Amino acid sequence: MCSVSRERAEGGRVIVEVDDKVAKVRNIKVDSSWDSREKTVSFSFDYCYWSVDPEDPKYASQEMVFQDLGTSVLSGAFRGYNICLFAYGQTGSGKTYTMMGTPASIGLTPRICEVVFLFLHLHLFKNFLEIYNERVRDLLKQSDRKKPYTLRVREHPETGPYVQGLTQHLVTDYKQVVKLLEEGIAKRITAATHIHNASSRSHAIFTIHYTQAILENNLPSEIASKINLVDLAGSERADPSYCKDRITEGANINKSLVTLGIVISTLAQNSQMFSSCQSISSIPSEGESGGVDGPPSGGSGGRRPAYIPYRDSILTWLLKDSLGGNSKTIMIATISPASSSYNETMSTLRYAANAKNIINKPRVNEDANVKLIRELREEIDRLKAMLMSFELVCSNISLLELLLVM
Ligand SMILES: Nc1ncnc2c1ncn2[C@@H]1O[C@H](COP(=O)(O)OP(=O)(O)OP(=O)(O)O)[C@@H](O)[C@H]1O
Repeated sequence: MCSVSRERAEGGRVIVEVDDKVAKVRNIKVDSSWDSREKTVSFSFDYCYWSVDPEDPKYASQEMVFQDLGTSVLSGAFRGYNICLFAYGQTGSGKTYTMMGTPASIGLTPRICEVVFLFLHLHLFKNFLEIYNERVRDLLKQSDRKKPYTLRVREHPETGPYVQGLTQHLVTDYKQVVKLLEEGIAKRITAATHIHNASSRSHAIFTIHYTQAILENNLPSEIASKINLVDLAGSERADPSYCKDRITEGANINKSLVTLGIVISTLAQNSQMFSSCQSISSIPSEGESGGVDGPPSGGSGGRRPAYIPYRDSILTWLLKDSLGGNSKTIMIATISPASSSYNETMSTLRYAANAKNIINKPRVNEDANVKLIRELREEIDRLKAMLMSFELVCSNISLLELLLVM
């Protein structure tokens, strides 16, 4: 939750309250109504943070957020899972502050990188990209000034969507990571909006590819994981006060965010349907819904899982695995506590509440050969056990025959 100084300056009121894991939003428009039942709406989450006023004893510091979320990203990655952490919310509500931080108050991304380096010295690749107006740019490469957004998204049959030609940077210490991060952040598209004068107008995805050498059953092996750290553009609609370009930009930013909303609610709907059926075997993704392209069919009636339109936007296409596949995913919803942001706050919290219902299927990305050897060893153990019980039965039969002969 962002600082409230701007709203105070505008004479706004604080309408959000955080009570442990519950965020309560008061609709002051119905305050004077005779019916008080719908004044406050509560949303419960795994964690809720109050960081409006640093003087407040409840103030959640960057360190606190890292201890909860950053460490769970790291423990998942160390165990070989793909992890995605993304920040969603209206402009100026604290997405970049949470994900990147400031020099005085370091955010999640540099903190996560720092710990990764405490445990690891080699095999760390990073890339940093920006999606702006539904086009992709490499934030770590000096691109053609006239045509910087030329990268294309492709899909590998096994590893999924990727950006063709995106530079991968091998980094060997934390200082290099910070340098790359700063370089990328400086290149990101920003503009002054009516709310925030250094507003990020693009979606930024910072990826760490991480490989660990391990010894499993006395066999040298590798587990690989990918950490996607995503700072989305502000979720608000295009405002007539923006210039023409800004309206186009707003529409494109929203195309990704609207699609993200559809993807999240469809995944949540499918997950609920599958969990109620107790048979989560295959949630359809692109091309897996029986070849039917079209609007979500919903969970009602035919009980067929709905089609998930990942490819309708670059953002959802790239985050396909993170959103509904092989990834542990954390969504951070940032909101403003001010009354002037009531509609955006409610929309963000509803979005997050929906995302909470998604059930992903993460799996450890282990070395295929080691996996095969492990499975063969298990098979040998199973056959040995079968043979032993068979031999036991045979020896009992021969003993019985011997007794009968005697
Ligand atoms: N919890 C916080 N504590 C102190 N300052 C904060 C906090 N959250 C946000 N801010 C400050 O508020 C301003 C806006 O925050 P930030 O840039 O993170 O917003 P944003 O959600 O990324 O906006 P946009 O979508 O427009 O890029 C920044 O100056 C940031 O440092």
